Amino acid sequence: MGLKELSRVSGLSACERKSFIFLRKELPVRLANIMKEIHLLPDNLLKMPSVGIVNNLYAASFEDIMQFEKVEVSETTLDKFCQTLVKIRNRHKDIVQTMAHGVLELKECHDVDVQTENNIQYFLDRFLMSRISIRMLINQHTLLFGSELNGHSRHVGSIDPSCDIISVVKDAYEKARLLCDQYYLASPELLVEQHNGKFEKYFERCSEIRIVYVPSHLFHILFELFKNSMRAVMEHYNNSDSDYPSIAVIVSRGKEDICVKMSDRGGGIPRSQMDHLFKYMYSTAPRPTQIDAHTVPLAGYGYGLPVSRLYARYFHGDLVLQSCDGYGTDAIVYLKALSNEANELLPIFNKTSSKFYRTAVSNTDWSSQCGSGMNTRQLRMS
Ligand SMILES: O=S(=O)(c1ccc(O)cc1O)N1Cc2ccccc2C1
Repeated sequence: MGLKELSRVSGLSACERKSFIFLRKELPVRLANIMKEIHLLPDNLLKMPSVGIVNNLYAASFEDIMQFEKVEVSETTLDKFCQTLVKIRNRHKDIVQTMAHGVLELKECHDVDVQTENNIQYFLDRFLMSRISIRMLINQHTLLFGSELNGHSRHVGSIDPSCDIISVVKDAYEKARLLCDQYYLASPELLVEQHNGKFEKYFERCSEIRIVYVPSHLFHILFELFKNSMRAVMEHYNNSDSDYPSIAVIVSRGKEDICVKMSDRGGGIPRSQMDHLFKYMYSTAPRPTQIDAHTVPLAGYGYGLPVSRLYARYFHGDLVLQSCDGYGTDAIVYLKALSNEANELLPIFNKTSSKFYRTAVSNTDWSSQCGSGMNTRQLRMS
């Protein structure tokens, strides 16, 4: 599906029956695809208790939906279907933490080789993207036809047909600033600019940049980025009396892309560390046993950046980080400017994906950084 179809009032969103017919087939397909992929995981991970729990949750949800496979469509069926979707959504609400716990269990009882780490990275990107897509379809149906309200009359389910990017930027900033003020007793200011591309000269006052998008997805991404930037700035300028450099956000619209660039002067990180920021294995640090006054509120399980990138990629956008070590970091969120290009990006379970789990990594044919002995860099050979 794409944002254009999902947000069109005349499409699926206008007819509960059509949506039911589509979902009772599509949801089992998406659940089954990822269950097949779970069974391709390295045995060490597959045997972890938490991974077993996740697998059973998916199997239960698959069974729940399959009960509607051949039933006649009636008011009662449609009501029961909505209730089942809500039950499934609640059943899966802690799946990310459960999977992260499975990775932790693996790290605690096995050495993890490069191939296993690559397989986990590949799997979690696909597993979590699949989960985003399933929750999107469930939310659309329950918001449009269930007893839930989305609180915004002109929204189509979770989609805002005219999402004002800058208002989401300001909302995410204020929420992150609250956490920052609580912990650091201060926070960086926000500078926001917008550039409407060639349209600028046609409008006296630069009109807001608006797109068809899911505000909660954009909020999730920007909230994560603001937390990172605020933590970086406050820790880089940790002497309490200095005024902190503002976080600058530029929103621009081009022919194809809407860009939201967030720039901080938090000291940045070395290029060698940059890749780790999106790695699930690297970010799975034991969660503090208890959240207390000394727990940094801006740090989570560490899946914040990889999951935010999945949200950006879900409708064919992206999230890219560029850091200048010693100075600061730019985070750029790319969104599709045209809703007919904002189609779901979904993992496909096929020979290619199965082969990925079986293909051994091989030595690279480039010199390594240390410049001697066995090359430490590994590339996956087809
Ligand atoms: O790696 S970063 O450059 C960085 C990463 C992502 C981002 O969105 C913003 C950032 O600024 N940065 C995160 C962080 C946290 C504590 C102390 C120092 C730093 C430096």
